[in-house]
Amino acid sequence: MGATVSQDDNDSDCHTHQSPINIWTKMALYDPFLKPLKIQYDPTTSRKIVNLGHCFNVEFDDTSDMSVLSDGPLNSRYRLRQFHFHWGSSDKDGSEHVIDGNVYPAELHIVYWNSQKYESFEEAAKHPDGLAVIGVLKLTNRITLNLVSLLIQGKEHSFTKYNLARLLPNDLDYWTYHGSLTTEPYFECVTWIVLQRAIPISSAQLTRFRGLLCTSEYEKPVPIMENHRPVQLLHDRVVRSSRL
Ligand SMILES: NS(=O)(=O)c1cccc(F)c1
Ligand SMILES: [Zn+2]
Repeated sequence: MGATVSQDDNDSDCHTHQSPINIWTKMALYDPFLKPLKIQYDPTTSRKIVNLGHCFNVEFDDTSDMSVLSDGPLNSRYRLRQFHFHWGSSDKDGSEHVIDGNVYPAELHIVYWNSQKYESFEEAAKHPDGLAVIGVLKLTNRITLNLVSLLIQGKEHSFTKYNLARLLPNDLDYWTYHGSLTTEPYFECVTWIVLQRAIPISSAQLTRFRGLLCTSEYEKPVPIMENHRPVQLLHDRVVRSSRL
């Protein structure tokens, strides 16, 4: 006897905190108790830039709390792990978060994990307060100049002494909500912190992104034309804003 799926079963669907989302800024709730983000960064923690096939990561040494994110909407100290980008097949799309229906050409994700409560990134990703990801739209030339050496999947390249501050705007006001990873396995473990200041990105830089290949050197070259997930339903969530 097959189980009948009732409306309740749908309501109890456990995937109701998915990301990305469309942020309707007029619906965001100003929360005066939200603190400013505290971003501490040591440029000696950057290690390498690697083509993962669906995107490229700049990876950091996360064996100690040298580059950390705290305060903001967070109740713990989160350790910097990696940052990566999402982009589209044209300059008309590419970002994952959408602001009042507006899509941006690319989105940077700076990924941190809760090193105060958990022993590792992998462990933290199994918990709702495990990760914090800063979403921001900006790019500096040094990254794109390095992409030529990452052409094929699996390629990696030393990338040291990178100053993360170059990726961030001065204005760190943000929207925050609870969501998920935007790629497999979509764990609902992310406190999203989407910066309200979007920084322009050049078409030439985006073209270099699309020049990355998701194939290995012995396969027919296939470029990573796009890697952004569609927006997901908000369900019962409220987006809070750090600014009135
Ligand atoms: N795109 S994202 O949600 O920032 C993400 C996906 C997978 C792993 C990870 F550490 C971060
Ligand atoms: Zn991402």
